[in-house]
Amino acid sequence: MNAFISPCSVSRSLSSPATAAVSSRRTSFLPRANALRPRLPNITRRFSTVKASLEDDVRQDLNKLYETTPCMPIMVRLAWHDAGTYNATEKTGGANGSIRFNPEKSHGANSGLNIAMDLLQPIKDKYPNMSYADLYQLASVQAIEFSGGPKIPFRMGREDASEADCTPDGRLPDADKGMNHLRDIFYRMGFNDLEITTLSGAHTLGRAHPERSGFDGPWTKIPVVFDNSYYVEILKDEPDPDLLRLTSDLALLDSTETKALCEKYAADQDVFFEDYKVAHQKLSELGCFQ
Ligand code: HEM
Repeated sequence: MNAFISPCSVSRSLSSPATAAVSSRRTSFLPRANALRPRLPNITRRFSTVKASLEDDVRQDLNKLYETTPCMPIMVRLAWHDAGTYNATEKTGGANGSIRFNPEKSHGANSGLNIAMDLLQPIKDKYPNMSYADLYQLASVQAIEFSGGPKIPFRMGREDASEADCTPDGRLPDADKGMNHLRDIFYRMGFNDLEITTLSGAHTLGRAHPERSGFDGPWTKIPVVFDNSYYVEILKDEPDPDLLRLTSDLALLDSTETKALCEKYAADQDVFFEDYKVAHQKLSELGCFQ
C-alpha cells in the first residue's frame, strides 16, 4: 500500500456528507464571512498554552533546585518582602520585582535575600521571557507546594518595576513590635486581622539567622515542612526552648479573635490551608493585574 496519503484524501475522509454537500454548492472562492472568526480564540488559546508551558517548565526547574538545595523558606521570604512593600492607597510597591534593586535590596529587613535572588538568576537567564516579579512569586508558591503545603492559585503576567520604583525603607514589619504595629503595616497593604494571622503561619517554614535579622532559630521542629505546627507551637503554655517566638508571633494571641483563629488552625490543618491559599494569592498579586 502506498504510504503517501494526499491532503485531498485526508480532507475527503474527514469531511462529513453534510459538509461535502455545502462545499459542492460554493460558487465563490472568496473566504466565507465567518471563516476567519474562529481564529482569534485559537490565537488566544495558543498564547495561553505558551504561557502555561513556560510556567510548567519553570516549576520543574524550581523543583530540581529544591531537591538539591532546600532553599524553600528563603524563597517564601523573598516573595513576601517583594510584595509586602505595597501601599494600597498610593498604589506603590507590591509584587513587582523591585527588591532586586538597590536601595530596596539593602534595606535592613531584606538582609540575606540576595542569596535567594542569586539562586534564581540561572532560572531567569534560562527563561528570559518570565519577569522577575513572576519568577519570585512562582518560586514561593512552588516552594510551599514542594514542602507539603497547599497548591496556591497562580497567575502569570506581573510587570517588572524599574529602579525608580523602589519603595522607601520601613514598609515591612518589625519583629519586636506588637499587634498595633502589625495592623499599621498589613492594613496599609489592604489585609485584615484574619489575613495577618493566616500569613504569619508561613513561619512554619524556615528559621531566623543571627547574621541576617539578629534572631536565631526555627519556629517549628521540622522547618522544611509546610504544615500547621506554627500555631501548635505558639499556643503551648510551656514553649519549646529550641524554638523561636517573635514578639510579632505572640501578638496574634493578644486579641480574642486572632487567638481563636490560631486555635482553629492548630486544630485543623485543612482549614488553615484553605485560608492560607486565599491570603497568599492576594499577597502574591499586590499591586498587579489592575
Ligand atoms: C507578621 C510579621 C512578620 C515579621 C515581623 C516577620 C519577621 C521575620 C524574621 C525576623 C525572620 C528571620 C529572617 C532571618 O533571620 O533569616 C523571618 C523569616 C521568615 N519569614 Fe517572616 N515575618 C513576618 C511575616 C511573614 C510573612 C507574612 C511571611 C510569608 C507569607 C513570612 C515568611 C517568612 C519565612 C518563610 C521566613 C524564613 C526564612 C528563612 O528560613 O530563610 N514572614 N520573618
